[in-house]
Amino acid sequence: MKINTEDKVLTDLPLMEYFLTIQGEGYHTGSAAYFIRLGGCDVGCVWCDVKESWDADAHPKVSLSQMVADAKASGSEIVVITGGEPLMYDLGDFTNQLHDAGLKTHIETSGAHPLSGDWDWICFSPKKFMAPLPEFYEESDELKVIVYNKSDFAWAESHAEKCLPKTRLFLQPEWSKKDDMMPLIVDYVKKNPKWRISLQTHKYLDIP
Ligand SMILES: C[S@@+](CC[C@H](N)C(=O)[O-])C[C@H]1O[C@@H](n2cnc3c(N)ncnc32)[C@H](O)[C@@H]1O
Ligand SMILES: Nc1nc2[nH]cc(C(=O)O)c2c(=O)[nH]1
Ligand code: SF4
Ligand SMILES: [Mg+2]
Repeated sequence: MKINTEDKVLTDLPLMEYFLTIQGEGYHTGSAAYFIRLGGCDVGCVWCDVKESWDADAHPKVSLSQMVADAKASGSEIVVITGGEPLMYDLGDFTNQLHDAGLKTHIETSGAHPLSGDWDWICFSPKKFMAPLPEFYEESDELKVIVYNKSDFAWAESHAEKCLPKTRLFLQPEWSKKDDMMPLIVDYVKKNPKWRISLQTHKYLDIP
């Protein structure tokens, strides 16, 4: 069993919500996936679409074994750990238990906290509000940059150039700015085809 940074065995985590849905964003868009949203985030993105997740104490602590059992019972092969910022916690034991149950482990992270856990897919979405750690440029399968204003294209490139060639590159409009930003994103991807567009398709579908 892995030990967390405070040398305490991590047997439970604050859980905000869990749901079986369709991955709405990025490379795995369109695939069935079971989401586990952990509570707690200190990154503070002004446009965060799940600010209710930030206060870890506002969410009940649930045992890893219970979350794994519920994930398995969902019938989904893919489990996406999100938040909040899931890497506020050492997720080594959690991913081991998910793998032992035959599940695939995906994570959504800002990269602002140390990488822990054994992941089948890492979606890295760096933020201006808290600098990411260098390890994410080598470990991520997918870089997903949120475009809130025009300056974010150059900011996205500054992260892409540090990633490995295998990393898939996505530009995703910030939801409240999408009408202004989408034409710019379309134009940018036409001229810079190493990038792909990621839309928050679950919001258009009105599913979780
Ligand atoms: C709520 S975050 C949780 C995971 C992690 N804290 C992170 O930021 O990657 C999940 C994904 O939603 C994206 N996101 C959050 N608010 C958004 C918004 N208003 N518009 C578009 N994407 C957003 C994040 O960049 C991230 O890729
Ligand atoms: N359907 C769906 N897809 C998602 N992809 C990333 C999400 C997240 O909030 O981490 C998310 C989410 O909340 N719902
Ligand atoms: S890092 Fe993720 S959860 Fe935290 S504020 Fe930013 S978008 Fe929201
Ligand atoms: Mg979301």
